[in-house]
Formats: sequence, C-alpha cells, structure tokens
Amino acid sequence: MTDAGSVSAHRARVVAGVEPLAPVSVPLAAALGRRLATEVVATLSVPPFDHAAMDGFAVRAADVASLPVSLPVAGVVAAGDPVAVLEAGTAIRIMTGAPVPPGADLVVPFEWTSGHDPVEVLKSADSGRHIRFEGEDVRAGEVALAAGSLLGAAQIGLLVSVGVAMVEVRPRPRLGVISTGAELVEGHVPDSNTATLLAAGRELGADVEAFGPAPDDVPRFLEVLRAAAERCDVVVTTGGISAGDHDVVKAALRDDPAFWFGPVAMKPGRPQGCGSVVTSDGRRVPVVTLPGTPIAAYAAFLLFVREVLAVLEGDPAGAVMRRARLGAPVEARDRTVVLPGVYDENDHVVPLPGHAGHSQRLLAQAEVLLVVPPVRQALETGTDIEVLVL
Ligand SMILES: Nc1nc2c(c(=O)[nH]1)N[C@H]1C(S)=C(S)[C@@H](COP(=O)(O)OP(=O)(O)OC[C@H]3O[C@@H](n4cnc5c(N)ncnc54)[C@H](O)[C@@H]3O)O[C@H]1N2
Ligand code: MOO
Repeated sequence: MTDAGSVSAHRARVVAGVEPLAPVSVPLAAALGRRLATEVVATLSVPPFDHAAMDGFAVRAADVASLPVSLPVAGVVAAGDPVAVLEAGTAIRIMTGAPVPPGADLVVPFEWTSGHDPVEVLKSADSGRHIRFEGEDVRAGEVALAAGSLLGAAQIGLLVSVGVAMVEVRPRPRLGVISTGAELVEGHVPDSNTATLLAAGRELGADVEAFGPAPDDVPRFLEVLRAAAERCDVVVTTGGISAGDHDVVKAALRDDPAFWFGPVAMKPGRPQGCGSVVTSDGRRVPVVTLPGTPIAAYAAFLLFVREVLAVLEGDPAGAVMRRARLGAPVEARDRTVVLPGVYDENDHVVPLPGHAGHSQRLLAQAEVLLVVPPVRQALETGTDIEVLVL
C-alpha cells in the first residue's frame, strides 16, 4: 500500500483545511477546559505588593547586622492592615501577608527573636529575606499565559491573580455523530457506536449530538448529513463505507470531489474516508467517515477525529500523542495494528490476551490501545510505541 494509505497520511488528510473555531469572550467561571485564543497580559502584579512571608518582626537589615541587638517594637501590622512606616532603630511586629513597612527590608521570624517588646534579635539575615516582592512572580504588563494554553485549575487561579475576569477562548467544538445501517434503524443491532462516540467526544471537551441512525438510503442520508453540518463543527459517520451493496455513506459521497475514500493500512479500521460539507452560511464542516465495526470506529475516532477536535479547540500542537514502553514482545505487521492493552506493574503496556480482532468485551477491559507501527518485525520488550489512552 502506498504512503497515501498510511495512518499518518490519513491523520494529515482529516485535519487538512481545518481551522481553530472563532474565539468567544467568556467569564473565567465558564473557561475551564477551554484554550486561550489570545495571550493574556497581566493587569495586576503577583504578588500585588511587597509582603511578609513569615510571622515575625520587620526591621532594617543594617540595624541587626551585629548581634545581639534589642529594638523597641513600634507597632503591629497584619494582612489587610494599612501600611505602617518603620523608623530606623525600631521593629514592627508583622504577620504573614502584611505589607512590608517602608523603611524595612528584612523580616526576622519570631523563632529567631525573644518575641516581646523590646525585641531581642538572636539571628540575622541579609536584606530581602522573608519578603515576597511585588511582581516577583508575574509583573503587570507581562504575558501571564500564551495563546493556546489549556485552562485548568492552576491557570484559572493565575488569571484571577493577574486581575483578568474575561478571557477569549476557543468554544467547545460541536460534534455530530451519524450512525448508518438498516440493522440499526430496524433495531436488530443496538447502536453502540453512537453511544461510544458521543461519550468519547464529551471526554475530549466537545458538545455532542446524535443524528442517526440513518437508513441505507442515499437521499435520506444526505439530508441527515446536511442537517448535522448546519448544527456542528465536525461530523462523524459510522458504517457504510466498505464494498457492500448497501454502503450508503460511500455511495452518497464517493463522487463528491470534497471527499476521499480508501483503505488505510491499519487493523482494525481498514476502510476510511473524510471530506467536508459547506453549510448554508458558508462554513466548511469537516466530515470523517469511520468504519462501522465498533472497535474500528472507536480506534479510528481516537486516531483521526481527536486530531480534528484538537485543531478546532485551538491546541497549537495538535492532539497530544502519548507513548509507552512495551512490557512484552509484540509482532509488528505490514500495517498498523491497534491492540487493546493494559499497563503492567512497571507502567509498561501489554496487549490483553485473547485478542480476537473485534471484541468489544476486550475493548471494555482495556486501559489503552497499543498502536503497533507497520515495521514488520518483532518489537522487543521496552520498545517505545504510541498508545491511545482510554
Ligand atoms: N468486500 C469487503 N468487505 C469488507 C471490507 C473490505 O475491504 N472489502 N472491509 C471490512 C472491514 S475491515 C470493515 S471494518 C467493515 C466496515 O464496513 P462498514 O464501514 O461499511 O460498516 P458496516 O458494514 O455498516 O458495519 C460493519 C459491522 O458493524 C456493525 N455496526 C455498524 N454500525 C454500528 C453501530 N452504530 N453500532 C453497533 N454496530 C454497528 C454492523 O452491524 C456490521 O456488523 O467492512 C468489512 N467488509
Ligand atoms: O479493519 Mo475492519 O475495521 O477490522 O473489520
């Protein structure tokens, strides 16, 4: 098979022409899990003012340079108090978080002193000790987070600290799933692909909607596809793309120049396709046509559709490719093989025994899918390979 049929070529094909979604402005509370569309510049410094890092006494380092020394305590300042001023030759009792009095350049912790007025300082330190200086972490005007950053708990906390309340983020992609096949419409086979792919989409941060099962009828299928595209940013179909008499997806789209169908050198998931539909308002919506066999559909979703979602969500690097070491030898073939597997006690990956090609039971027991590259040789224990974490 030519390179056009490799997994990596198909990955590139499905994301070709896909652009990040137009940014939306949201309050921080709605930004969890989104990516920044623009860099964020700090409007406040972190910390916002010089403050004590320890409970103790604010002093001038020069006044405690030679020990022992005893200083009168001129006042007390706690976090939230107005700023006090330190006169030379005195100390101010200070609590962690309180603003450092102008004139002071050292906080001596209680443990290094007699603790009472006049305070005897027993141990000294250089100017600047136990003070957190304004802007030493982030300075106002500096870039706090780069465009493309994923907003998790820590990033949201940082944005609050730098004084930012609204952020420009990429919205959640809207993922449409269309399963196809008369056996699903008639209820002879439960539609597990729709349920699996909706769940997989939600796990990847998408808003999801089912439009199938669609019957094996070309005009009906095209109607469903257009309706899905109008409401979505990416549409996935399952089934109907191999060589059968009722393969509706392929029949409907094979002659559309915006679509590609062909075998990809992988197992499971050999029949694949992709293309795009233009909506009434001129949006180009990518469409990925996955095989119907449940394991093939799920593996292909993780290999290909995850990439599309990553681009739409504004991930600058594309979907994160995870890797792991083999915990047992695996025979690589002439095409990419996707095997259900688990982590062993060394955090290496091993295929589950009894792999029978299409077992949904085995898939449900798996922690990862091993992506065994098409290198036609025995891969030894310890070999580094790509994994799809489930
Ligand atoms: N002559 C050939 N036949 C087949 C080829 C081929 O290259 N030449 N490829 C085989 C491979 S590999 C696969 S994978 C399948 C893919 O076929 P389709 O994508 O057209 O899928 P269907 O025929 O519609 O369904 C396959 C299988 O999966 C079940 N299915 C479908 N959708 C669902 C769903 N939503 N939930 C649960 N199960 C589903 C369906 O009932 C079939 O049993 O083609 C081979 N044939
Ligand atoms: O390659 Mo198909 O996806 O296994 O049965």
